[in-house]
Amino acid sequence: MANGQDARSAALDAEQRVVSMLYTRLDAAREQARAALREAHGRGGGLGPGQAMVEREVTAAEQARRLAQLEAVERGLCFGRVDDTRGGTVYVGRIGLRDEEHESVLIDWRAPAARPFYVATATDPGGLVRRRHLHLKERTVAAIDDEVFDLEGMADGDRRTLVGEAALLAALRRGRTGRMGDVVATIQTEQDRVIRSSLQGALVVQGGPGTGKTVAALHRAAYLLYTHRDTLERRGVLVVGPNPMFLRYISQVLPALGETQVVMSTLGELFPGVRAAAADPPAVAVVKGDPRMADVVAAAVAERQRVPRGDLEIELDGLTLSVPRAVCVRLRDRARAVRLPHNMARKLYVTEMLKELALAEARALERSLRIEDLDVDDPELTEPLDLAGDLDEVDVELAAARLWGEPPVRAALDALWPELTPCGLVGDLLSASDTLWSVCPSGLDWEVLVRPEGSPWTVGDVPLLDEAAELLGEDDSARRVAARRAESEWAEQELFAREVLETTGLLEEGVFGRADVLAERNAGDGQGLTTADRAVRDRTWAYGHVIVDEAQELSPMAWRMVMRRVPAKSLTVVGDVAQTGSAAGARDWGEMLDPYLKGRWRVERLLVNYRTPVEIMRVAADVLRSFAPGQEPPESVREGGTPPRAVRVPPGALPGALPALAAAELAEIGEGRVGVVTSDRLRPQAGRLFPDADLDSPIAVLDVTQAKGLEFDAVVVADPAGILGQSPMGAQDLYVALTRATRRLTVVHDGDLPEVLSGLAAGSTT
Ligand SMILES: Nc1ncnc2c1ncn2[C@@H]1O[C@H](COP(=O)(O)OP(=O)(O)OP(=O)(O)O)[C@@H](O)[C@H]1O
Repeated sequence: MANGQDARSAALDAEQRVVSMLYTRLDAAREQARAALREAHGRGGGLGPGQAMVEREVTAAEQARRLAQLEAVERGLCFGRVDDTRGGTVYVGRIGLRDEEHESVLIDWRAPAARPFYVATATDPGGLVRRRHLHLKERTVAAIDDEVFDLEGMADGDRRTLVGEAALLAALRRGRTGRMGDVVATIQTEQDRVIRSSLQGALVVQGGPGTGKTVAALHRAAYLLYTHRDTLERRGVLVVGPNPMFLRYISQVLPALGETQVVMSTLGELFPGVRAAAADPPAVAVVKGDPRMADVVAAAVAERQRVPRGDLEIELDGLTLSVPRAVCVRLRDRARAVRLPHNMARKLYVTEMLKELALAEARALERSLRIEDLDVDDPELTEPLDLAGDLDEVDVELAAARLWGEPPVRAALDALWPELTPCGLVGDLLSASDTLWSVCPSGLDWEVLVRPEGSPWTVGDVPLLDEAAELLGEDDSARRVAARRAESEWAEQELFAREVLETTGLLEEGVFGRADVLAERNAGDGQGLTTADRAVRDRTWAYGHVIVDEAQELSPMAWRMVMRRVPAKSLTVVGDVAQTGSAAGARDWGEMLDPYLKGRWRVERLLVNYRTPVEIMRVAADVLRSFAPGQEPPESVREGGTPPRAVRVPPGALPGALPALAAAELAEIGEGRVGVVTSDRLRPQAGRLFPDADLDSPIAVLDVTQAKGLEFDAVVVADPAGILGQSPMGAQDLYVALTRATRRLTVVHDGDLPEVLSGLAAGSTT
């Protein structure tokens, strides 16, 4: 016994020496970055003033980023060690570090050399003899946890793919903080497959609640940025989440992994300039999300390319300029036939129409100058006038330009082919029942769409705006001129950035990718914007990779919008079709993805639930089977010990009973968070009872949509009957609500408990 303890403390001491050395290296690297930053800021002339500034900015930006990365990895710098059969030892950590001799002393968790740490299993140790987890408290090694890959000695349990089970369970038992944390130290083999899957093509990560889909997807973002920094720094990575609360919940994971340049957005914010948060009622969401809405928006655009009922007649300075209707039809059809976006085709249409009007003006003038009215003797002048025929090309152009300045002409052409904005077009369409009626195909329930003019944007409107923007186009000629100018400065910038990288040694270290990336970041659009900054502002930005979380909620129209953001179709689609809450969302991945990917997507399934204990999952499983018979929930990795319970309150006593129930739960869990998840109808009243409830407060109050993807130590589900009845996807909503708990679940109801929850421990009443 004493020997065992001695050996253990000797091992702890030995690891402490290594860890202390690693922190010394980290401090040295930070100091180096700080010195380089100071130097970059202080660097002056020598080169031309412009060049000096570029050099300073490139170096300063890189060093600032390097420093931020080094600061972010303080907690748990090193968390693992592997020993292989050939006597080699590797330490795995949040970042790679080298000693003074430039020898690697810590391997970045994303590097190929770190992979055995995550994938070795008892049945397939991959050349390892041991994996060790190091638990640090600040800079001190508090504990170590070993797995020896000795086939004879290891139990051949059911979950043989789980690695570092003791370390994992310790991580899972920790109280929740209201924010998701990183799990680099305990990534599981099945998650590792997701994280390191190829950048190319589309990967669907399907898994039940709590299987680590979100956390794996975020680590994948960090891994892809590390492995393909060249491509992805330049094009950017976009993470799409279901709502702002969810984005806040996950906001700390990537910075903790040293990545701050990923763009995070909800669907409602994907269209620059619009921040939609409200959801449509289910019936409206279904119609807005229907793929036929793309044709509806196209028809609404076409409907604005009009021809007059008869000939076009414009009164100008006492003359009537007349263009035959047939000519108007021909010009409209010609402008349509070029297949340019509406606002660009308008230029062509207006130019052609102005020429017709110039001729019409000449004809009108001709008619007004009848020869017999003129008092002339010259026989030549008795020839019939042909003013229109006499105009040459230049005359016509000059006349056209003059006419464009005439308000009646402009008004007439604006009425026939107006310049349109996406917001104008969609806003008008949804408030005009006659237009909707005329542009919607039969079978699409257009009547539910009609709403008062000026209504606020909903999340379901955003894909329609994006569709409209695509069809309308914008006049980007000024931008193109600027781009050409920037291009000529580009080569110079890149060459210079390369020189800077070489002299600072950053290129050799391979930490910061290519010089062209730096040059681009430095050049930006003259405002020093990063890739992420520019991507957010530009609707047409083509990202290098897009991760969609809670992807089951996206409608077909939302997928059209997302797919436009990633022309290379390099995607990670994360979700669970059993948790779909939106009536317009996915029942099946193929149905949503095949229109774009034509079956070319791969699936990884996550089957182990790291969040919800067995006892709670048993109750949730009954709900799952009620809407998806035959489907089994993921297997819970641990038992919670506290049976979930139902609490019945007298009719009308909800939500008044919630504060006391939530407070009692908070007292039970000690450190951690309580989530009160209510039906939609109860949410406003419940919100008033907990005025300061937020993600960061001990008790948060949410409806099911807001709770999606989140988790709490204890969850109080209020009004299960209301949740079941609130939408056609009510059962899915209840399943989501029940699976938010990591330790304790209370369901509070004021009528009969829904049949589907009969597995709950017969609860107390209050
Ligand atoms: N390998 C791991 N090590 C430690 N904790 C983990 C691991 N994998 C998952 N977890 C934890 O399990 C919980 C659930 O993970 P996550 O939210 O990613 O699941 P999910 O599949 O996205 O769930 P949902 O479908 O309900 O949104 C989180 O607290 C996460 O940190």
